[in-house]
Amino acid sequence: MNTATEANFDGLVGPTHNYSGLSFGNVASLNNSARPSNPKAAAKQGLVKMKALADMGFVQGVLAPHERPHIPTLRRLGFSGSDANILEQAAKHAPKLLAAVSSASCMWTANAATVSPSGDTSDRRVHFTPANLVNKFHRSIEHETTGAILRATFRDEQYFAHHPALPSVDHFGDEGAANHTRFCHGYGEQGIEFFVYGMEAFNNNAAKPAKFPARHTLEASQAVARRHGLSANQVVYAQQNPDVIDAGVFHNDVIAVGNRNAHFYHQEAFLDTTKMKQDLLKAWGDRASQLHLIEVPSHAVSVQDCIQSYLFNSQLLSRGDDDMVLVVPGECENNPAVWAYLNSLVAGQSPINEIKVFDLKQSMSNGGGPACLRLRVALTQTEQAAINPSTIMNNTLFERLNIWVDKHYRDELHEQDLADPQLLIESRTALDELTKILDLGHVYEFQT
Ligand SMILES: NCCC[C@H](NC(=O)CCC(=O)O)C(=O)O
Repeated sequence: MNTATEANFDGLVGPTHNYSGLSFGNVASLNNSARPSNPKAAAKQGLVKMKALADMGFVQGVLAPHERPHIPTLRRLGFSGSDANILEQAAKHAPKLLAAVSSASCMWTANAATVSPSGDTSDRRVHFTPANLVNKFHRSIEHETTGAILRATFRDEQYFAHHPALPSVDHFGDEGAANHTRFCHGYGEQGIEFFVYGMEAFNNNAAKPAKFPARHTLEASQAVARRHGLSANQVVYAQQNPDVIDAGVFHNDVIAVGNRNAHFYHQEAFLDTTKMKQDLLKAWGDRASQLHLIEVPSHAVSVQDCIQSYLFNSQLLSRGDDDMVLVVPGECENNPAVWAYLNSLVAGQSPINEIKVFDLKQSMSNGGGPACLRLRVALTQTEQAAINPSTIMNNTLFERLNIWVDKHYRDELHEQDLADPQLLIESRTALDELTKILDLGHVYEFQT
């Protein structure tokens, strides 16, 4: 009997969650720039989703937010003096830089790393490569702390292998699991790792978007596959359609999602859909009829509707063989075309049998839906037993974290508040306490 399962590790929203319009190419981030945010509501919306999934019987973990504003980065960029002085100088001379080092963007843990389960890797360990997120400055400063938090969560080297991020240059632009899907029969068996990229770095003749950046390269995905010891016949690469990147699909998980034997994607998601299907079916092998390729046509749901509703930024979760539930954001219910499509989907023959809707507006307003907020880690039972148990969601942790949020978080934050030295103190106090709740040890620079 195969007892492996898929755990979801959600990013807990940090105390400095705000809207600064930092992500060129991400429509929601640009549209909501300068709006006040509500960090307390944001954290609680995320916790409600985590708790609901834990209650449904899924293994649900929590990844801690990062230290923000990130004073060490400001020091590296030439600001000096006391922390309060640095904040004041940065606010005065480089306000956008202060916003960048204050972003709570690490909440979107689909971008934290690429994870290869032990069923796929040559040394039979679970491999993690934190994403360098080099395309956006505010995200490029995440990978070191992400690595420390992943090591504090998946500690045992007998089961877990941690790599550093790829070189931080555009050629190896890596956005992690937002562009990575795994197809498999059971989670513990060898699966197919499906890497989606936006451009080729070393081939100037290849297609690429014209307006918005392709954040992720083929070369980055190939490097991750090599490091994780994946066998070539179990890896499939596909290029994103450059036109949808230009329309605002900055990660593939805005237009496709997959789980086990189901690939749910939009007709326009890929540059060459026929090849994508052929390659997946070839890698899948002799049980090809069991692979569900659920293609959503443009006449039913337009690319614009995908971007507005985040239909595909959903969590496709297995309750049993050929029985899946789709976790979508509230915006899907409010979009008539999308909602009609979803209702016909669950009524039809696909393995997707139920839709669950969550209010994640605070994160959605920065372009992050249910799928952005989670990192999937398929684990055998032995590996599951080796995770840091304090990071696993249950009634007690849910209560503790809600009390913790109430104690430390503000319910309104404007861009000018980022210069408030009190916010830095509040944030550090909160995180110091959190490392004790989650038993992480010291993972932040201010703790050393
Ligand atoms: N996977 C979802 C990621 C969303 C994230 N948004 C942001 O960073 C917006 C932050 C701001 O604009 O304040 C991004 O674009 O990488």
